[in-house]
Amino acid sequence: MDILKSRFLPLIALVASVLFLYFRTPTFNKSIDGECSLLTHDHYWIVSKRVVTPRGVSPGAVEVKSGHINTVKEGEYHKLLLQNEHVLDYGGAVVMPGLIDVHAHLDEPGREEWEGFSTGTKAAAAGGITTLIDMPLNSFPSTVSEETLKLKLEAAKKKLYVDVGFWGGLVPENAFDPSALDKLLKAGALGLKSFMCPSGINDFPMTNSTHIKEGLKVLAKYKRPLLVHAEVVLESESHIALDSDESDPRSYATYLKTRPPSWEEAAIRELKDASEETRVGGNAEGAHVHIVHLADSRTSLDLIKEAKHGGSSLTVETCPHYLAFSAEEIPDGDTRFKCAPPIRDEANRQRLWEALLEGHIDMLSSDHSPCTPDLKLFDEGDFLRAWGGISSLQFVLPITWSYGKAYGITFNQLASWWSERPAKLAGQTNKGAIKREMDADFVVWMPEVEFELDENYDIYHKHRNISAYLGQRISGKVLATFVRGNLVYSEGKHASAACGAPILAKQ
Ligand SMILES: NC(=O)N[C@H]1NC(=O)NC1=O
Ligand SMILES: [Zn+2]
Ligand SMILES: [Zn+2]
Repeated sequence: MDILKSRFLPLIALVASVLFLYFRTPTFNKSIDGECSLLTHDHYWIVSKRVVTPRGVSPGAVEVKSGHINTVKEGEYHKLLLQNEHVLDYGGAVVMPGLIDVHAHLDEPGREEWEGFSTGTKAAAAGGITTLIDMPLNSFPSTVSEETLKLKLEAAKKKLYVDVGFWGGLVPENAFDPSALDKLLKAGALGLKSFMCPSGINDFPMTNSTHIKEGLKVLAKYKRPLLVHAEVVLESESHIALDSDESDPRSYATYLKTRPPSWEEAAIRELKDASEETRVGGNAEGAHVHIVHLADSRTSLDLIKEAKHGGSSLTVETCPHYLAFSAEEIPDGDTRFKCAPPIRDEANRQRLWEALLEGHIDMLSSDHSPCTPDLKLFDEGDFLRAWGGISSLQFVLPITWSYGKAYGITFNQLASWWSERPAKLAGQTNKGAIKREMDADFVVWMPEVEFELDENYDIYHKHRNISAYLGQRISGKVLATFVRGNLVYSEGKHASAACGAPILAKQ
């Protein structure tokens, strides 16, 4: 018996290790072929003349195996490829890391008539976004506790066409309750978000500096960021604006006056101080504060530069609508353009581009914040009462490209603003670049192809007529989107099942 055992031992070990390797290999794609992916295999090569890696843009071949990037080969890829392997040859199209949108409102559960996990993530997939991080407000209830995060996860089940993470909310109710915040963060919220002015949603009340400082203490322990809507209501200034002669609510100039840049400036000053106060003990950088949708490119931006220069852990995003539009051109009564902070003048728009190119603005996000068409009050065109929020999720890549071309932007800059830095903010170390061992998340697109966002264009947002981009002629057509190796969108078609994953922060 002992002899038998020793003789067969190597064979038994071999069989055991083959079985172990087989079952250890993720079977995600294999078991659900044809549903999660428009491909039928999970080991293949993507080749193109323009592959965007951290080293630059070059012809290349990317080997995808079981949802990950296995190899990246640069150079004349046709010579590198072996015969009989699955090859997706995208010719001259650009292969870039999938976009990561750190700021989207998907509004489910509770306001699925505004948007939803299914419609929102279908639009994301069609736009080359492979991960998005959902905001804690506009859904009902807001994501402000472990329980409400669980409701989000429940509502998202089987509806995600791309990967989706969640920000939790910092509100007065939980700000002084570190154990509640602990639970929310332990349950997987990637960070917290708060408002320094009314949010437009009653169940998501604003926070003051004291709340923010309390939140930052807890977040610092987890090394996760606080995202802040940085506008503080300076009562005196809003009254001056509304009492003035120019108070036609259909005029964008009226709205602009009600939310001056000084509101952003005051908020950013408070945030700078709050983040500096957290730089104590061994925590030289302090808690991470991320300013969402910066619109003012003057004093607010100078304050941000100052804080960064002083070593604060501060990052900032702006959105395509601040880079594409200027206040002067917004037609009277066209409330599709209403957002907060408001879109400012043309000189401001140009300075935002410069700040982005110079690295003072770190990244871009959509702030896709849709509503039902009735809330846009199209009949009245009242900028003061209409819902503030721009609907843009599906278009952010072509919009950034179309308006950025004039500034000479590169594909690597796009990848850094839309993938690399957002991945870092959201703590997703396995996403954001085309590199070995990263998740196989890609967008394949043709920058040169022009198209019009007209009535024939397939828009997957829940409501098409509220988007400020309708009617624009833009360039940059998304051909295909891959999420962890699954081809989830290809030339007008989505995979038949929604196999995106919820992303929860790791402990
Ligand atoms: N509640 C909400 O989504 N508000 C957003 N809309 C917008 O334009 N800015 C915001 O913060
Ligand atoms: Zn906001
Ligand atoms: Zn928002």
